[in-house]
Amino acid sequence: MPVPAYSAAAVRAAEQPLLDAGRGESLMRTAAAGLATVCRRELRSARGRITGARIVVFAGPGSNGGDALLAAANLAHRGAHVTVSAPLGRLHAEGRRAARRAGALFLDSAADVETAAEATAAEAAGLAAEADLVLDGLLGTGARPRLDPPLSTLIHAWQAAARRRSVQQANTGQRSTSHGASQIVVAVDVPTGVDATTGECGDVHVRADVTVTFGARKAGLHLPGGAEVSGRIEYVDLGLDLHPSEDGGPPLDGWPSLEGQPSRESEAASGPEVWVVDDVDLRDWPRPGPHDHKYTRGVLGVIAGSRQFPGAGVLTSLAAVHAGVGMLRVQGAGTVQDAVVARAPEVVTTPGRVQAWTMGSGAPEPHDMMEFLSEAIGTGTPLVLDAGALALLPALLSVATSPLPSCTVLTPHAGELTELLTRIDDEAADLDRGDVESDPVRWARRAAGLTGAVVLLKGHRTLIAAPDGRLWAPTPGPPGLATAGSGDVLAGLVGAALATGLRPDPTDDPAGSAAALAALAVILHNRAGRFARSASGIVEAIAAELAEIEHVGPTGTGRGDTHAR
Ligand SMILES: NC(=O)C1=CN([C@@H]2O[C@H](COP(=O)(O)OP(=O)(O)OC[C@H]3O[C@@H](n4cnc5c(N)ncnc54)[C@H](O)[C@@H]3O)[C@@H](O)[C@H]2O)[C@@H](O)CC1
Ligand SMILES: [K+]
Repeated sequence: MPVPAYSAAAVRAAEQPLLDAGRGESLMRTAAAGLATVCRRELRSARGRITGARIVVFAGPGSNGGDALLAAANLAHRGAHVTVSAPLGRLHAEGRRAARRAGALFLDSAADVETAAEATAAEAAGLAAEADLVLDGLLGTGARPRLDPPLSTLIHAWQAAARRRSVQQANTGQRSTSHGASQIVVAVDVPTGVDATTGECGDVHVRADVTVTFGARKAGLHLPGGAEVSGRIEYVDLGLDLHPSEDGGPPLDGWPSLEGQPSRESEAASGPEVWVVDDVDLRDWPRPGPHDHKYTRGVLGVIAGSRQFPGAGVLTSLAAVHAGVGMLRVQGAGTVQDAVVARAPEVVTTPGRVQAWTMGSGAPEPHDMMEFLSEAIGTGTPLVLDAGALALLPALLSVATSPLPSCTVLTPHAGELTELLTRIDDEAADLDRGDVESDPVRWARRAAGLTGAVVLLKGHRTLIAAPDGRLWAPTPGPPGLATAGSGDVLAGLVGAALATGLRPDPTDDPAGSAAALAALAVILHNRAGRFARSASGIVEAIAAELAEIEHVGPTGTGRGDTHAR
């Protein structure tokens, strides 16, 4: 089952009762012990042992610094050489004591003269560039958005020194770390400079190899921006009471109503929360039960491809067949129907009932889609609208008497989403593709709010937004997916997932169910694309991936929880 990731505000609210009960210190000890476990594991795998490892700790004034210092004390007790840099001077008292007792060295951080502070930053940066492991405990969930000097200066100087080091190493073949490999950067809870809720990265921010996050996964670590700089996520459970709803959707309490754009204030209060969907979740891919027959298993209708370009229709259709629909009906151009039936004789071309439609991939003629589209909207049949069908959407929305079925999934890439928004959103008349690419969460949520459909925004890190603002973040796929026809395959998979996976009775949360199924389709697409060199290759790999996934266990999923020892 997908795992929930929360806003910083939600995590703080869940921590509060425990802090009020005087359990703050024990929470921090558990967090720090988990952090130390991860650091030891990293050091052992890089250099075989902890003794003699050079560790630089960047410690901020709050509990994030406290976690880092307690973990550093643990490492120092095991023979690591720990140096602490505290650019803001103030430090968590217990953390400082523990690190001192364990023999950590503290750089002079109380300098109140600007030049002295700069000299300290330069010294810390130089040491950090040569350390085996750097612990970023500057700021965590208590961070204000912008980094100013001395934090920005320090991070900037360290990263510049580390870059110089690696150029030097490339030229001389000499390694500066004691183990000869590159240094390991471990972020405490969240990389400093990354917004724990939205994933937004400031101009200066830490780039981690591993982020050890406590109590709850932070949404920003899984969203575009933060996800790119957090490295591997390790999770340390603190027993916080956060309640995702029973049916697999994140909690809706306090979520902004997304009639159009959420206000910045309400977004800040609740923040986007995310369901993280991983390879292991493919075990939830809909499969037939013992009493299913072809109609109850799920019939998908496809209108894709055109007389000039039948290939897209073939890819969309075959993807659905390989993903295991009860039956596939292909409508639209006869050329496409013939081409599909030639490859998959089980496909039917007669009109009839379907449980879901996929339309629009490969630019089918609008008139081939229009009639079925209007009928589906009238009957509330789940829809997957891709490429050519997205282009019809503004006209359709302006004349439709019923809203889009709540299980509708739109599958635009950034360009198509821009085009759609400029046509349906008065405030987005000047939107360009770059705007969407730089803030995909905002614009995917905006389009979902305006259309009432789930929006699956395709990209390196595909993102899914429900009309109420909830997000699903499937782990990203291989770069090889960027190939002609790959989107046609995905549209077929999303359609197959809706046709076979949506319960026929109305659920409490149809959009959430559709979004979760769409996320599984993204994961299946990613996995099938691992070794494929073309869209046809992706299609061919689908059935084998589904067969293999039954054997995928919880290991290797990136979800292993770290237990404090
Ligand atoms: N609260 C809890 O129950 C637990 C919290 N834990 C840790 O505590 C962290 C949160 O601790 P805090 O609330 O103390 O917050 P932080 O440690 O994130 O930082 C707060 C401090 O940094 C300063 N600050 C914030 N933004 C700044 C900026 N942009 N520039 C300069 N200074 C800035 C603030 O004035 C404040 O002094 C979590 O990220 C996690 O690491 C863990 O110890 C586990 C338990
Ligand atoms: K941090």
